[in-house]
Amino acid sequence: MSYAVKEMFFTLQGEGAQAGRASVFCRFAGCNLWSGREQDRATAPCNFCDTDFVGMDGIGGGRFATPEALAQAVAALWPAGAGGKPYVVCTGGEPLLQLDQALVDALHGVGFEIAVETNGTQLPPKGLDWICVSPKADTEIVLTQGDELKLVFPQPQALPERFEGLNFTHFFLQPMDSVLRADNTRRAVEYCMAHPQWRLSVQMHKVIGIA
Ligand SMILES: C[S@@+](CC[C@H](N)C(=O)[O-])C[C@H]1O[C@@H](n2cnc3c(N)ncnc32)[C@H](O)[C@@H]1O
Ligand SMILES: Nc1nc2[nH]cc(C(=O)O)c2c(=O)[nH]1
Ligand code: SF4
Ligand SMILES: [Mg+2]
Repeated sequence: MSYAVKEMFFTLQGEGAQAGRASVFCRFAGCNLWSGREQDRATAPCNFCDTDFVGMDGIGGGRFATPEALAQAVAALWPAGAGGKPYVVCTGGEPLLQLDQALVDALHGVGFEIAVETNGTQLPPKGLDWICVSPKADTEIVLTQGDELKLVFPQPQALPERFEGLNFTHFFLQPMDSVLRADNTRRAVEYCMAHPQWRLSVQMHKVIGIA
């Protein structure tokens, strides 16, 4: 199958337990929880999205006909001669609508560790190296284990207590970015201090002004 990619860029992971790590971001186009159109936002299952994932018109975006072609494009963004383990974060939109076993194998084939940022409503292919699930209120997650569970906070219909028993290594609250971000951050800090199983994930890239 071919792959529709909104944009691809090299930056630092800004969120969660891998924050600060050099990463190629591969943002797949499309999502199952929102069309991406503003007129649909209020009625979508996920209504606070901070990302444009519509189309293939971003930097490094396009349609890739084969897994090998996409893997080559990812690898080309990793700086030549840099040490460290090459790392790609597959995000979107919802990456698990497109990330299949052939692409996992092709990305491993060019030497990358593969991370995914997913809403948890789709099952993943085998062999992913880092799974971050970010559940959304009013959806049922089918992916109930992984490396980190990163809950955007607050979501009145998705309280942290609902997820605290799932099989993840790390549990993060990430303040919802909106006009209420400062207040959401204060509330997330309070929650983490009262419930130390949870740690705070500040969207570092927004604070320091990188992609
Ligand atoms: C744009 S989503 C793409 C991946 C996948 N669809 C998902 O929701 O996990 C990437 C990350 O940004 C988070 N996110 C989206 N909108 C946000 C907002 N307004 N404030 C804070 N985090 C947000 C998501 O929960 C997810 O962890
Ligand atoms: N720097 C940076 N870190 C991120 N972590 C998750 C992101 C995403 O949009 O999935 C993201 C992003 O868009 N930029
Ligand atoms: S599930 Fe992820 S990509 Fe889809 S609308 Fe929500 S935050 Fe955005
Ligand atoms: Mg983002």
